[in-house]
Amino acid sequence: MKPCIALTKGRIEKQFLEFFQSLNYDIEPLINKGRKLRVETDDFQFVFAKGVDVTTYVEHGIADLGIVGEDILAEFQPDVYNLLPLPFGNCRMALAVEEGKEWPERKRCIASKYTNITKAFFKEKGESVDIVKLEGSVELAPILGLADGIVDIVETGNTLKENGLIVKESFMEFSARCIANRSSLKIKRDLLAPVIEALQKGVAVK
Ligand SMILES: Nc1ncnc2c1ncn2[C@@H]1O[C@H](COP(=O)(O)OP(=O)(O)OP(=O)(O)O)[C@@H](O)[C@H]1O
Ligand SMILES: O=P(O)(O)OC[C@H]1O[C@H](OP(=O)(O)OP(=O)(O)O)[C@H](O)[C@@H]1O
Repeated sequence: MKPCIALTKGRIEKQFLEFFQSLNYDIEPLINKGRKLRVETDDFQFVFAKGVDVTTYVEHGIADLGIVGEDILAEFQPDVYNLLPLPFGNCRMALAVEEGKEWPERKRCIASKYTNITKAFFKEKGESVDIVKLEGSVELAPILGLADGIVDIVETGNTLKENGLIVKESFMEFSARCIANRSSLKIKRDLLAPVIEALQKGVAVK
């Protein structure tokens, strides 16, 4: 039986495949997969899903391993084993506001995809805020007057800059992570050990 790896589609997928190739794994079937969501290589079964769904497949043991952003782990806190950091997907979580605009004294409204992280961040400050959940392009919310600020991922800062926003406070650092199903780690230890070791070695040389 081949180990099953759930891979976050999009940005993380691209970076993981480059990294995986650098470890001498064959990624040809994955690059040429077209619209297929399940692909077998000589050594693995891969499934492609959105980040939060990757954690669900790993939590349920459908996938033995998962490749996912740490932001997703922080937001949804799935019951998985957080095995190791990967050398890509580096970003931080930040509260951002419109440049030159005063931070209002009244109860503030914050837009985010990350409502749990936002809630915890303001709770720690002892501040009560209204939170509006958005699914993407969160930078629009202050510009259009939906919110006073946003809590979102920042990497280069270009998206904020190009939309007239600035970081008010950065508060968490993330990278992509390899996660594992807790029982797979025990039951399939021999099957998973080679790939886990290869990933660890790859991380060490980066
Ligand atoms: N600008 C960024 N820099 C570094 N890592 C990022 C950045 N944006 C997202 N990520 C990481 O990549 C993961 C997937 O993000 P991506 O934008 O590919 O998908 P998404 O946010 O689910 O959006 P979509 O709806 O387009 O799939 C995030 O969970 C995060 O860990
Ligand atoms: O600091 P930067 O390098 O500009 O990166 C930050 C942007 O990247 C992510 O968006 P993504 O591209 O995933 O699109 P989304 O807004 O639809 O999630 C994030 O939500 C920011 O918008």
